[in-house]
Amino acid sequence: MKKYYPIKRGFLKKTVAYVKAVDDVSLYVNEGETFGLVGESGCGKSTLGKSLLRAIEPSGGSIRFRDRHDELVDVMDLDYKGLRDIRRNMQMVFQDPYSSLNPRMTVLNIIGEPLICNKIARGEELRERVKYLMEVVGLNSRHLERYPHAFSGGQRQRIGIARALATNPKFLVCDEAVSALDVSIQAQIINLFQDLQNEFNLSYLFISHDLGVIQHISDRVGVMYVGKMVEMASTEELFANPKHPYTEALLSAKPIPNPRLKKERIILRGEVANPANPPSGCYFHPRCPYAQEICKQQAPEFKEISSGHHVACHLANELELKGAVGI
Ligand SMILES: Nc1ncnc2c1ncn2[C@@H]1O[C@H](COP(=O)(O)OP(=O)(O)OP(=O)(O)O)[C@@H](O)[C@H]1O
Repeated sequence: MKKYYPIKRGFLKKTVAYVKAVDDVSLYVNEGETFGLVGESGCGKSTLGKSLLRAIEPSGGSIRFRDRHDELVDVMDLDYKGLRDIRRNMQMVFQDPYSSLNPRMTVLNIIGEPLICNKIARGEELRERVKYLMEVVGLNSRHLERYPHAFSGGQRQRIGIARALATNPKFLVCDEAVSALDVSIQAQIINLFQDLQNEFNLSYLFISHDLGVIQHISDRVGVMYVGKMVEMASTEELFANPKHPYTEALLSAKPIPNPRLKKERIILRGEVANPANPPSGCYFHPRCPYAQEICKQQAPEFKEISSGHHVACHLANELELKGAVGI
């Protein structure tokens, strides 16, 4: 997958450069699995999530999706109608439960909208389906004529989840879906995601900058840096045995529940690289505490170093990195 945003300048809006927001990233999500995508702000997580659903048009790559008839669909090949059909299978849950719900629509219309648009239900059938969805996500179905402002942040996120579930999808992209919520509410919504996954055999691409959330919910994790995937492994392996210095630095910044366990935080030098003008070689080298000459000159390959564990670092086999403390 690639997504390059053009940078346009001048009166004629000429393209002068590209922001390589997602640059040659590959991943798969198994049925019933949660793939956690983590990385600092601006590294391309949202762009990747939206590109997978073709909510924004990728610049290149391929997307293969096994639909409910067990057929492998090439999503990049679909026309407008094909895309509308496949979107019933693939939905998105957004970050902000305040701005993503139309304040002038009732819950019935918000949750029912995908059913109306896809001509799946209307009238009494629609009402019944919305009531069912409200109960599935833990809302009182008698409140279906209420407006979003009558609900708390956590309840609004439940409305957003019910809307995403309306067309009975197989795959959800959850983009910072719990980040705007208080910690206690976050835990409830994460539990809801897990219950729904078990009940409906859902697959998630779960995007978050919060490693605690990612560790809790994911089966496998991908770490992105400046539009590239730099490490990918099972959750257990990634947290216990990171192989990329960037992952190590992220893990060192993760709060630990036990205050008696001491840990050293790795403070990275400088800022995240600019994806419109990235450094030479490994994009992480100007901030990497272990960087060598080769890192400045050559981009590392994204290689499998043990079963299911991929990393893009020249020094992956040499460094003894620290995993998360207290896991
Ligand atoms: N529409 C756009 N036009 C130009 N550049 C964009 C556009 N959307 C995003 N970008 C740039 O693409 C890069 C990746 O952004 P993206 O939002 O995907 O990152 P992210 O990891 O999801 O960050 P965040 O968590 O802050 O949303 C950033 O440098 C961003 O400025």
